[in-house]
Amino acid sequence: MTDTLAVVDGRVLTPAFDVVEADVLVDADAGEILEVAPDLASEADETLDATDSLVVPGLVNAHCHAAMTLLRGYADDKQLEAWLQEDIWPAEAELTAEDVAAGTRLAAVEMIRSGTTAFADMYFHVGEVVEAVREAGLRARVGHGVVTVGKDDEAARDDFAESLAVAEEYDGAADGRVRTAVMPHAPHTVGTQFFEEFVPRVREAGVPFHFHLNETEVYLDEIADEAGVRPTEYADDLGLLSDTTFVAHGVHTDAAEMETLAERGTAVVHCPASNAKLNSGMAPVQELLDAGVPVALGTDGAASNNDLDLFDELRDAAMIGKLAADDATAVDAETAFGMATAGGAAALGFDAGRIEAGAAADLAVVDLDAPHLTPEHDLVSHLVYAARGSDVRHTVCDGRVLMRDRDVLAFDESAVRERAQEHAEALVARAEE
Ligand SMILES: N[C@@H](CCSC[C@H]1O[C@@H](n2cnc3c(=O)[nH]cnc32)[C@H](O)[C@@H]1O)C(=O)O
Ligand SMILES: [Zn+2]
Repeated sequence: MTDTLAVVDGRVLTPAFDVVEADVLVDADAGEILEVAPDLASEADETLDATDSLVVPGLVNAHCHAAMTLLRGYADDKQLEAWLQEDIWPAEAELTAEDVAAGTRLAAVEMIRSGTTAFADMYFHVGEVVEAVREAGLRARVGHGVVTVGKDDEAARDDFAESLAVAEEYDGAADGRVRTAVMPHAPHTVGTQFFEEFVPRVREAGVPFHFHLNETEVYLDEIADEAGVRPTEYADDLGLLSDTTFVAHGVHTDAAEMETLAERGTAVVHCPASNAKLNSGMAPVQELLDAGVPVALGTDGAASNNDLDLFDELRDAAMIGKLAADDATAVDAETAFGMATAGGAAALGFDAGRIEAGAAADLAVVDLDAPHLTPEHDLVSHLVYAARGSDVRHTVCDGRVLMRDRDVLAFDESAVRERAQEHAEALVARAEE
């Protein structure tokens, strides 16, 4: 007999954004939704109560550096280039595998608490990231970030080679919940010769790419000066763009670049809080969508956000989307919520982000019994404009309950926080020596 779970007595958000009274029956072994219909409790081995709650697809954080939770609040109120060069990269130079293990676990707890079930991670010590994802029960597309600027040729080559080796080693780990990508940091932080050498090898291996694109204007100028073209064209010429590629930011993207991204099917992961905090700019999200570019949502690392709560990001995306378009009808609530669910799942290549039979059983159950969610005119509006991550009461990923009544099951939460605090203090002390 298969092991089944039913989320019962609540309401369910359908892929068409209707809210229906139904239970969700899940095959916990296959990690798949079996049925969405009333009165399924009697068919399940285990139930999860969703009274006064809305069952939604688990949110997808499509761009993150999870272990950067250790650097949350370490360096704020600076422009990206100075922030990276003066604060973040010196601290990361001291980062150990144990630090990444501690920081990623803290990120996992934070994501589970706020209803995120899948994320993309670009960082170091990927083996530790994979182990944390496995233990947490989350789903992730992970990779080793490549930077070649400031390195000699051999070190640069080693970094790119490591990204490919890591992607091949860990793909399919954690019962298939872990997938991988090769993650060059950005077009201007990796030398052209290394792209030319490695892109064909990565394509040959069938591994996706993920990188930062058009985050700030300084980045654009560096590529324009060297290559004489816009970064999207430069990336396309190198063979980096395809429908398995997803890029972060896309803040400074012009109409021709949008056309290229749409043609290639490359998804842009919008990170509105990070873009605002680092004063990178406002991504033209509605224009990207209108041009046919797939758009997902991400937090970026906790050092530029400073939390991993995608409910914050939903609201920021809807609001900044209106300011960027100078149009209050731009990036409406359904559009924003779609980016954080189906959009994110598509960008990461997961068959998730929607509640329907056959889809991955990745769910968040939002407690509606709260003053800031009263009255009920439109629950999608509430999800985007009024709800917070702390309104999530249960989180389910791959058919397994990761949080039940706000209790994270995989980890001893206070131990995770204590360990993160210790590692963060020691890391910063080493960096400032
Ligand atoms: N192997 C590389 C590591 C790159 S990991 C990915 C990098 O992205 C950095 N990062 C975090 N947030 C942002 C952002 O908003 N824009 C650009 N880079 C970021 C992060 O600090 C990390 O150094 C090396 O040797 O440096
Ligand atoms: Zn980033």
